[in-house]
Amino acid sequence: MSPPQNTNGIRNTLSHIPGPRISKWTGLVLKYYSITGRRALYVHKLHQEYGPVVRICPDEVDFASTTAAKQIHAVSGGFMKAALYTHITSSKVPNVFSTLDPVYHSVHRRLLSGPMSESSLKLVEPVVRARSSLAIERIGGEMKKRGCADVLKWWVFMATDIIGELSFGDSFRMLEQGNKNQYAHDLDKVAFAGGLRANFPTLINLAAYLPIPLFRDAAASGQRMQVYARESIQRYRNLIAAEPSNPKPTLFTKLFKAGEEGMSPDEIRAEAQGYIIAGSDTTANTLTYLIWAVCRDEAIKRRLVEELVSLPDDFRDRDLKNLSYLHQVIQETLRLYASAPSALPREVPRGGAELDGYWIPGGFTVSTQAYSMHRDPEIYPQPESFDPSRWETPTKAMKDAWMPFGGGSRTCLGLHLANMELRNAVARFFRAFPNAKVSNLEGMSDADMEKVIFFLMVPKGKRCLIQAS
Ligand code: HEM
Repeated sequence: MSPPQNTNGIRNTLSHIPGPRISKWTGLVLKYYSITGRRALYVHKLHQEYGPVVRICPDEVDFASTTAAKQIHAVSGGFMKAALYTHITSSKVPNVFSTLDPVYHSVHRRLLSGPMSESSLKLVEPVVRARSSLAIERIGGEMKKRGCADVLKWWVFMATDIIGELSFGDSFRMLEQGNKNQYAHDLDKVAFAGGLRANFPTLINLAAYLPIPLFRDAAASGQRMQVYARESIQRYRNLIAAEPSNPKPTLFTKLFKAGEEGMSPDEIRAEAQGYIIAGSDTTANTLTYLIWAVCRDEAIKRRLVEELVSLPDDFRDRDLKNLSYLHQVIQETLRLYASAPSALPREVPRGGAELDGYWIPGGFTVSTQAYSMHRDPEIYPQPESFDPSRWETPTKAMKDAWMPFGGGSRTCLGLHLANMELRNAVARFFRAFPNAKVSNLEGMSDADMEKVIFFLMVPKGKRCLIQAS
């Protein structure tokens, strides 16, 4: 894409912004890192070399500063999501995550956000409790049989079952089945397929006619995700039909109401697809990195386990909220292993904007990435070290720079649900397996946990083997 032109038809440029010379002329280098899952790492390196403001391609600047991030994500700042979002999901109908239109967004967000609020979610706590308990049971079973358990697999099953049950009244029963079916394989591909679609939207649309298996696979898994969403909606409609006067309440119940309050069937399907994707891998990958990081540090594990011992056997989420070290461990995981740590691109409003002292003309893209925001050594000393105790007395700068759930009007809609799942699963895991450690069975090593980042971050080996002791 060539840089936008100003009203006189004169080409605007970003040549006054620091950055590698090549980024003035082409975005190919950035694209290469994007499709190999290393864009966030590349951009972070550029920040280390050029400072908090970096031109990363001819029409995009990345900011790693709290002031710019606040301005870009301010609720009425006028910085809209960049066009790339329309390609990330395979659905043609926009959903609350992918839409660029502020009116469509606010209508959908208003309809969806009530049931996702912290107080409404108390109603769904039993589902989170039951599913996280079952996940621990299944992990224990696998540890006994195999000597270790793949916690990534079980967390994906757990998070998917939870979002399925909360959205459609019925879980996907992945924890019960316990093996990777086509759906689980498709979920595996979601992050990669989203990255391909965002970078090569035209090619993905032509995938059916192209002899490139990679593109065909991505297109096929995207289409199957739409089918899963449609089937899930249909299951819920069946539940309503079975008991019309008293349908099981779900996160989507309100949407089915006809008239102004509701959404069209296609819109509901698009939202369902968004929830399935946004609500599964994000939480599962965060949990996986948390278990792995804690198991690698005996002192951190001991301190967490000791705190968890104080819980009553029938503990509730409110008891977990009072555990300060558990909270610190989760905060630190979301800092170092944020599961959506890559750029959140936004378009500069038509009139242009000054950010961190640099004038950026309208139409250009500005991004922030949690990966870099969370690794500023001035704010988080020794940023690569996993140190939950840094959150004991966090500074204002730490809180301001921490953005694992994004910011402003587009901040994560599922953050309270995610936190509830994280608290419950972690507490149950370390109470059940206080001596858990990273396994070296089946060749498991740190290389498996190397970060691959498309839009979401996934462990390179797509597994994380943990043993009970
Ligand atoms: C640890 C887990 C999670 C993390 C780290 C995470 C992160 C994020 C981030 C960074 C964004 C902003 C994206 C952007 O601005 O481009 C976002 C948006 C969103 N997330 Fe999450 N998320 C998590 C869990 C969930 C869950 C469980 C759901 C449940 C359905 C969910 C639903 C959404 C939705 C619907 C949006 C779009 C909100 C909007 O644009 O108004 N997320 N999430």
